[in-house]
Amino acid sequence: MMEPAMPGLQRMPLRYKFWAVNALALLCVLILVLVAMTLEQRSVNQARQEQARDLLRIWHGADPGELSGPLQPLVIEPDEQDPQLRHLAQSANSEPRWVPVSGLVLWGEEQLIGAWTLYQPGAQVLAVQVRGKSFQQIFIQRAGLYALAVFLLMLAVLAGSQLLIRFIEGHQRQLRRMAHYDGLTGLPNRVLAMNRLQHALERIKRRGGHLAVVFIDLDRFKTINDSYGHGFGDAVLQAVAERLQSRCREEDTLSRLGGDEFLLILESLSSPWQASQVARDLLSLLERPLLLADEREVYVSASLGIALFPGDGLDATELVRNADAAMFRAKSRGRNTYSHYLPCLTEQARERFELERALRTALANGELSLNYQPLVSLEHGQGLGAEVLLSWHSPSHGQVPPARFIPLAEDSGLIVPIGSWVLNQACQQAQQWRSQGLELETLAVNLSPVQFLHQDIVALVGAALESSGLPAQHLELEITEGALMHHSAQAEQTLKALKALGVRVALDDFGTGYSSLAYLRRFPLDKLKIDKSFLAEVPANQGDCQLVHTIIELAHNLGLRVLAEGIERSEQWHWLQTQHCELGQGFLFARPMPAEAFANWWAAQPLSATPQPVS
Ligand SMILES: Nc1nc2c(ncn2[C@@H]2O[C@@H]3COP(=O)(O)O[C@H]4[C@@H](O)[C@H](n5cnc6c(=O)[nH]c(N)nc65)O[C@@H]4COP(=O)(O)O[C@H]3[C@H]2O)c(=O)[nH]1
Repeated sequence: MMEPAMPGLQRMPLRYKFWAVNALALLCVLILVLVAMTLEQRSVNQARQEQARDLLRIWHGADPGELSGPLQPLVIEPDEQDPQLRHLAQSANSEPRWVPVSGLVLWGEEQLIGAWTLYQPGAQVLAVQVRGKSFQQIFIQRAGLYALAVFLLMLAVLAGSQLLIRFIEGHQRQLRRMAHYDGLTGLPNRVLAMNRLQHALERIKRRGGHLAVVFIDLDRFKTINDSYGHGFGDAVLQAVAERLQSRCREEDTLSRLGGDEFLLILESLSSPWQASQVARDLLSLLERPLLLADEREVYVSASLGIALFPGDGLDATELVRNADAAMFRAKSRGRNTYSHYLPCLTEQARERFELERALRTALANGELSLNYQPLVSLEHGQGLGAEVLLSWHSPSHGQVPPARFIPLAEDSGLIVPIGSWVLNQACQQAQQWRSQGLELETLAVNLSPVQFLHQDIVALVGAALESSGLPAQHLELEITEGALMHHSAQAEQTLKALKALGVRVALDDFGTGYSSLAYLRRFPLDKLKIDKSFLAEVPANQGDCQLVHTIIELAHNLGLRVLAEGIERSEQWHWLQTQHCELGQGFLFARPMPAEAFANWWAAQPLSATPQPVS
């Protein structure tokens, strides 16, 4: 970094700088006046000398030749013999002054500048005295003008320095603001928030009471940013800040820590449970759509983490860190909820951070691969297609299950590039198999709600089909209820556009979410996948049997095909056959496997199979 040129000057308070600048300006003005006076004095004196020479030239009728340099007076003694000279001398008295000679009188501006003459036979003027103007004379003559000039110059300097000071002070205020407030939302930034939290903690330590730190993180915000651009993301953040602020009391501090992270400091809580109430209020505030300046409506949700004082941390840094860990717990519990800090979360937060860091480079490092799990006809156990399942083998974390890394990828926005890669890779693979005679009826690819809602999924699917050459009717997209839940109108449009491409759509994990019948009726779906948790105790558990039976019947009534997930035992398969469930998937038939193994499995399957459990 460059050293400041004059560190002493930079540290000087502004008012001293002001006086220093003005004193310097005054000095400059004085020097300017002095220089002007000297120059004027010189030029006036020079003009006098010139006049005198001209005079001599006239009197002599010729060039006075030898007269060079400043002209000197010739002193006439009072006892001069010549009557005229004596008269001149007498007129002058003892005081030397200008005396007119033969009617020749020279006048300066206000003062007589005539000549001493030496009257000699022939009455010739021999010498002329030309006195220069003194400094004082010049000053007296021009005092008014100089005073006006000094006044005007000083006025200009004063006005200038005032303007400069205002500009600098404005700049300093802006810098102070920038150092403490977030430019986008106008909320206090991390520095000011930490500062206020420290002071609040000191107050609480002195007076007692409770304080809560609420860490707020928008769900899947990065995807909004990546999909719609940063301008849109900024507008969403501003609208969120405004919405959250509307719930805050004067003594609370809502701040933006950066990105999509906000921190709310709740002081003077009557009880620690009040923080949970505030968290619930904030979540319900965000349920209503945000109206952006351009009239667009956006839906967002947030995950909130709460850390309390006393109890969850000793100082500001620890409290914020623990509230952050609690927020991640809320995320892992399905987002759009809040969670309190638990001591075990600190370690989990560290692990999650490490995992996310590793995931960032996983795609580029070739650590991701695809497995294919057969989808079979339950009528005779014949393979009809495959579900594509992502697999991550990390050098540092080993085999990481999708249930662990997919939510991380969704939160960090990494699901967008990863999901695109999966789709393209899977379509290429399916088309390659088709060209080798391995004709899958269905290739099912999972779509994250993040991709479904925020990425231009229609264009992505279209491009993947086109570049691979896979006929659209062989591609099935698996979406979960979560994708349809919040933004139904948008989801309906996307689904219709996908269907127009010719692909099929399956509703995954049915029964684990809202299981809304309205979705089944409203959206153009082709298939329903019953979650494996419902099959686990079938056929032993009557209640589960009843439930699965109802789902199958309902789906059939709505014209949907049904696939049962997680079939591990023959009795499950046989029971499902009695229910006329046409499709299945599970370890009983085959586990997910790499492409090559899948091709072998497909080639080896008998035309009609009675499956054996696989190891
Ligand atoms: N216990 C048991 N499990 C069985 C059986 N048969 C299949 N499974 C497992 O059930 C999951 C089926 O996938 P899913 O419900 O779509 O659930 C998937 C899906 O939601 C998600 N996922 C996997 N790959 C992708 C992907 O490429 N994109 C997205 N967005 N999500 C993916 O991760 C979830 C878990 O994937 P996996 O761990 O591979 O787990 C797979 C599969 O290995 C069985 O008989 N018994």
